[in-house]
Amino acid sequence: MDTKSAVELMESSAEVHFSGFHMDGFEQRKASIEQPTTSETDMYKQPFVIGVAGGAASGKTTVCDMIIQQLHDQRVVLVNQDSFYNNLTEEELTRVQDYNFDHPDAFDTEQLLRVMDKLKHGEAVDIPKYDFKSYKSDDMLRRVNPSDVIILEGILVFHDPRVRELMNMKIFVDTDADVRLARRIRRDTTEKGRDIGAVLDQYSKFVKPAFDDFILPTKKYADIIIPRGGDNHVAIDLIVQHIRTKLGQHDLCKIYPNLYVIQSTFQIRGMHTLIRDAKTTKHDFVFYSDRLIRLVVEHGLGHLPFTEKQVITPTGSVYTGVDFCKRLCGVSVIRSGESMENALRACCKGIKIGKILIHREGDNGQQLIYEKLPNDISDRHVLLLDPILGTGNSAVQAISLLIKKGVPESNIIFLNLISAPKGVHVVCKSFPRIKIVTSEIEIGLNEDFRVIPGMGEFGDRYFGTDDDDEQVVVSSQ
Ligand SMILES: Nc1ncnc2c1ncn2[C@@H]1O[C@H](COP(=O)(O)OP(=O)(O)O)[C@@H](O)[C@H]1O
Ligand SMILES: Nc1ccn([C@@H]2O[C@H](COP(=O)(O)O)[C@@H](O)[C@H]2O)c(=O)n1
Ligand SMILES: [Mg+2]
Repeated sequence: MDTKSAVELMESSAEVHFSGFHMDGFEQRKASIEQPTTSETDMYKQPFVIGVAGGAASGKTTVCDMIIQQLHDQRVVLVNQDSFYNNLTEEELTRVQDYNFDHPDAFDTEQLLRVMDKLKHGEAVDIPKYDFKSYKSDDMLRRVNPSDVIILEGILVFHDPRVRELMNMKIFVDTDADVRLARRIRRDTTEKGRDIGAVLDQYSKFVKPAFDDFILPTKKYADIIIPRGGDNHVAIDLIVQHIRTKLGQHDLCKIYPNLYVIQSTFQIRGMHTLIRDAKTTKHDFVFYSDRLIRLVVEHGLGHLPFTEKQVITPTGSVYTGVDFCKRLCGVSVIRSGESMENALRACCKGIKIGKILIHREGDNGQQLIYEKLPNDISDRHVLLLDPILGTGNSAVQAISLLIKKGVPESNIIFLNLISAPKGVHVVCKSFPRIKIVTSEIEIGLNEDFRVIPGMGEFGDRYFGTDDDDEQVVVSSQ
């Protein structure tokens, strides 16, 4: 009988086969290039652009004002599509009741694009002020400074694909037609000094048909649809929370181009909400942690180098693709890092996974007490697994060991679920060439050096060692 030990068996698998592949890495890296490209680093310098569309008087401006109010500590600017209404000619002015202000052609979209392009590239712009009474831009211009968040609001901001392309988040304010009409009548008669008959004529002749033909069809582009506009405080709170997360990420990613935060979606936020909830059962905690870990692992694999590979398809055609990096291994930081091993194994068939145990003595002094790593680890790219990056002390200890074993710094990808800014600073400053892939950046650490908001002791929650109630029943035949 073969007398190979478990460790030898672990070592014996020579090659790694992937069952998953992340396109981000493919798009960003055309070859085995280790340094970030300019476009990657530039990406994080761009402001976060939010588009807010919806019918006239649906509550767009109200929603924007509420978002801006809640983000009072951030640099946010509002750009109104109204500012880009074309001025009316003398002839059009004489028959203003026949002019369609709700048609896409009523706006100077080219100018809007020029303005947005400048703002996105950090330049201040002067925006015309539109006067609804005179139907003209007045001579006063509004200076808009470059900011971290730009909100672009208007009935037709989702109509032109080039304008949509600029947006990182699209919100559609969905309010019933009768409510919109009632508000419009009140607004146009009191604020614009218009006659109620003229308001109703304009509504039936232009506003309603344009809503059906041009505005409503753009609802499908929205990432978020807000029913009841400004009355929907829950939706606005969620949006603000999402923007804050993005801004936190932006800042750290600007400083450290090797920090990759996977793109936040409401699915990802939903999973985070569940695993952070202290009331979540162990079963659900494991289920949603596993889903998130899988995403982080897939994203991490996208940062490995690859080579071009051509294959012949069953139709006899040539498909030019890529070949996976084969010199690869995982290293989990015991105990919570072990929760990430299954996801790595599911993506990379037969991958070798080493282990490091770092004993925590107090919160500052870290002591390494066990390691078992592949013998040829210095020739491999290493995926270091630990779900939480807190103070950075354990991570520094683990990375230092890998480097001592001969692993080049740039061959290490540290995968975790959540990262505290302190840990990111410590790791990225100590090892500027390693990559960190995470799913969310935390607010910080509390006085006990625990990550907040965090999710508690990950290992205890994942492996059920904090669960006093559970009884294991061993049945006898
Ligand atoms: N939730 C609300 N309840 C009552 N009135 C509202 C509400 N939201 C907006 N309004 C009023 O309706 C009018 C249109 O709202 P506004 O936010 O300017 O819409 P939009 O920018 O979509 O045209 C304004 O006079 C505003 O004060
Ligand atoms: N001179 C103008 C220009 C536009 N309108 C109407 O304004 C509506 C868009 O503004 P919101 O704040 O409601 O988005 C649109 O329905 C136009 O009909 C106008 O009446 N007069
Ligand atoms: Mg408005």
